[in-house]
Amino acid sequence: MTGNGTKPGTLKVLKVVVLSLALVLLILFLIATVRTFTLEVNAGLQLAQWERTSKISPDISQQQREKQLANFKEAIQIPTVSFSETEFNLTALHEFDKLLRRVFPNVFSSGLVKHDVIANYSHLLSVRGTDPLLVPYMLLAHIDVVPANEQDGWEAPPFSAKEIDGFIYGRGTIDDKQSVMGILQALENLLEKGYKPRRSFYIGLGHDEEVNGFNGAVNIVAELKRQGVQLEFVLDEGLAVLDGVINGLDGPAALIGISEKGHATVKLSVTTKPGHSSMPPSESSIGILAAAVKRLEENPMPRLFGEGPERSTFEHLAHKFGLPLRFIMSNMWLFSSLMGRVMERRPDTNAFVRTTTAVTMFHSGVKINIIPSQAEAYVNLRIHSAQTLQEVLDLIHLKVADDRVKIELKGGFDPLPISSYDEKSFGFQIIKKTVLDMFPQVTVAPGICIGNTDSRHYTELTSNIYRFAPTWFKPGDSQRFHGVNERISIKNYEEIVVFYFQLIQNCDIKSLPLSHGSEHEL
Ligand SMILES: CC/C=C\C/C=C\C/C=C\C/C=C\C/C=C\C/C=C\CCC(=O)O
Ligand SMILES: N[C@@H](Cc1ccccc1)C(=O)O
Ligand SMILES: [Zn+2]
Ligand SMILES: [Zn+2]
Repeated sequence: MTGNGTKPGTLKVLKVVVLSLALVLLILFLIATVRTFTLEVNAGLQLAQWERTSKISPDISQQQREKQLANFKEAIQIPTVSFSETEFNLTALHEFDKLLRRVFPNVFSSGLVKHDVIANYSHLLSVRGTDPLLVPYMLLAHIDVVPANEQDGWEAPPFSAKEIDGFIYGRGTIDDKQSVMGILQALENLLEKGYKPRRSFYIGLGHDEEVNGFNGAVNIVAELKRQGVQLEFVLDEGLAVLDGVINGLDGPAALIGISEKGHATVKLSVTTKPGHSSMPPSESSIGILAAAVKRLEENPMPRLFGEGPERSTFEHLAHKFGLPLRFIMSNMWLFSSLMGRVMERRPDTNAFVRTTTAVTMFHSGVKINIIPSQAEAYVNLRIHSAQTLQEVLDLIHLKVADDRVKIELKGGFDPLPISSYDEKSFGFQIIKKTVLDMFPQVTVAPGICIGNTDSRHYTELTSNIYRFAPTWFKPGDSQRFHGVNERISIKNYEEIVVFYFQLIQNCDIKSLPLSHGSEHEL
């Protein structure tokens, strides 16, 4: 056969291949289009069918509003910093305890509320309902905050709670004192108005969440287990109302965390012989370790977008996008890998695409003329729902691929189980209803929490763990988390109090509306 021209037979085959390819594409396109316009994933419960248990109005006087804000500011001004698993600001934690008792007198004196101090600085409140047959629920928040340094560029000192343009600035304003104070203020206001819950509930306030919760949350759970408590659901911090944060989405989205990423902290170290820097070996411990770290950064963990609950997020939000995005998001089966490629370009959206790899500490060297014998680095990974801790460790070994680099797992856990979010899911639907009653313009969807929370210690008490507070996030706000200029608007803080106030009352329904097939009393 000569090279000049294709044989007629080959041409025929080629034509058939091209034609059938086009046909397959057309069919795929048609299926995708039909799916786009038939998919009704966001159908919610009809709000009108709910038993109305929120009888007490959340309205308060101007004077009470001022008192409420003053309480919140005081909470921000106490630097309850967790520095490490062994280093806390104990003076501040003690102050905080005194603040709570002083500003929430009804909570701490009510005959309906039992108060236990756990591990010296954490709190467990048990609120007794009138109907012992209803399974109790639990609200969580944490008292501690991460350190903050004014020199990093804060517009107001991080523990000042200074008010600028309607915002309160300070460490803890969105992580997580808005919920600590919001929950207790809501209960305080309810008790003041004579509220008696039908369904019992618990409030758990940990003091060491930012350093794992091994003292607070772990011991609160141990105490509840000792009492034989099982919970209908748990609501902790995590996701938020995203407003203008998701590109192309029409209107704000309230993402309720139904799971959270797993975690691994890995120590890499290299040991070589020390010696005089005038006779260096060709590779130093620093060089070997730096190369290993670079290999980890250059070879990110696999793209898994669409293989975890983030898929549901977009399927729930799809109808709120314009075309062509609506088409793409309704057809994740076809487009998830394309979406993963787009989302991985920004750090905040990349977090939803894969297990992330962050090199957070690197230490080596003691003197300019000594060959360093030791180099060590810490890598902090957040594990995508479709992967396990073990799989991630295996991949780290493959990527480092150097026996001279010692790899040690310092701590970690698998991604958390996925909580239910269907129409029969009591906790999810209560949270959703409470959000929609307050913010009808919001679309509610399940989401994945990319940080870790105290709620992960609660898996033996319930399989329904949700991570959400109605904190409003606008573009750029995600950098305020553990960053500079953490802040919340005064209006938003007031909304958070109302959210818990209404949520507590909404939980008093015996069961979800019957038309949705949930006949059982929960
Ligand atoms: C699927 C959504 C697509 C795009 C979203 C883009 C950006 C997300 C922005 C904000 C996410 C919300 C919260 C901040 C992240 C982590 C906080 C979670 C737990 C906190 C635990 C802690 O440190 O105490
Ligand atoms: N909640 C913090 C601290 C933490 C890290 C890892 C595990 C547990 C807690 C975070 O997600 O960053
Ligand atoms: Zn937090
Ligand atoms: Zn935090």
